[in-house]
Amino acid sequence: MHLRADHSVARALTIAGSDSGGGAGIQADLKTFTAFGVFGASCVTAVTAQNTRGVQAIHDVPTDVISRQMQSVFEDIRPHSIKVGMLSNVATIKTVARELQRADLKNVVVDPVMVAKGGAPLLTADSTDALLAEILPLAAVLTPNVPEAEVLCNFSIRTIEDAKEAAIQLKRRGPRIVIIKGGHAAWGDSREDSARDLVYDGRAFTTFATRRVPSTKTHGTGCTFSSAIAACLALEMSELEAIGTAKRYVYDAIVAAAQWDIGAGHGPIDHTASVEWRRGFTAGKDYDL
Ligand SMILES: Nc1ncnc2c1ncn2[C@@H]1O[C@H](COP(=O)(O)OP(=O)(O)OP(=O)(O)O)[C@@H](O)[C@H]1O
Ligand SMILES: Cc1ncc(CO)c(N)n1
Repeated sequence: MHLRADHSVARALTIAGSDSGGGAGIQADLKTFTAFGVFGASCVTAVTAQNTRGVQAIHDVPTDVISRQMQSVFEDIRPHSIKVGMLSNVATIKTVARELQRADLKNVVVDPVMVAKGGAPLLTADSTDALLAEILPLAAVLTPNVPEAEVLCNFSIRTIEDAKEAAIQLKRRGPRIVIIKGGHAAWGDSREDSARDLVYDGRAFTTFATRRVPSTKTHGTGCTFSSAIAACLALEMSELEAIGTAKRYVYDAIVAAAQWDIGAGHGPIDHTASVEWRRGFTAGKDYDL
């Protein structure tokens, strides 16, 4: 366990869907919190029957049960940071937004989850406006991948300039920091074999970049990245330090997963892997480890 400056135990909450396969969603988030020595609490928004091959079923948790989970955690555990993942539909978005507003927490990391790696939808198509209006204003850090940023901004992103424009538009919706993740994209003006994330804080752009690991074992990278940022915020890191540390943790977990074989499809990353996460990546440098 890791302590904060006031000697309290760092505590984080994940509000997300359950992945029965264990690689993404709530399961990835709690494993990540534990890897950082942060105590993890959870609010399950949906139960998915899922494995490395795809999503076989989804059951949305009733909104009154979502509210109650959040209230129970806020009343007693009092998290220092929150990660928000799969929100399923408009009713869930409104419920989570209402409870977040009441809790009034500063360190909310929002991963606007829309589609699983195999292509299964995890959010209804009519939810975009509710996400923009109700959730983005509450975010400290927003972490869309390129396809998610395209849906939120309603234009296509092909170059780093497009991504900058998307970040500017999303920043106007309220988050303190917007990260457009490059896991899916080969930015027009950068190396095709890099995984380059664009970060915008309203004043300047920077990037965090590593080599792109040639691996199919990347199920849960997005969930892990956002929950690692939340863990680092609970540990009182600055936002940029938290992002660089999370990037390093995900990178190490992807590399380590080459050693194992779990499932026949997009395998999970290895959450136990990183020994170096306390020395995070620095903005503006390219890492080729
Ligand atoms: N093959 C890879 N090699 C190195 N880094 C990667 C790779 N794939 C993704 N990343 C990094 O992992 C982090 C998560 O990004 P990614 O784009 O995979 O999220 P995502 O698409 O939301 O994931 P998910 O499909 O799990 O929802 C980012 O920092 C990204 O750059
Ligand atoms: C429950 C859940 N949340 C998020 C993702 C995105 O990877 C997933 N596959 N499953």
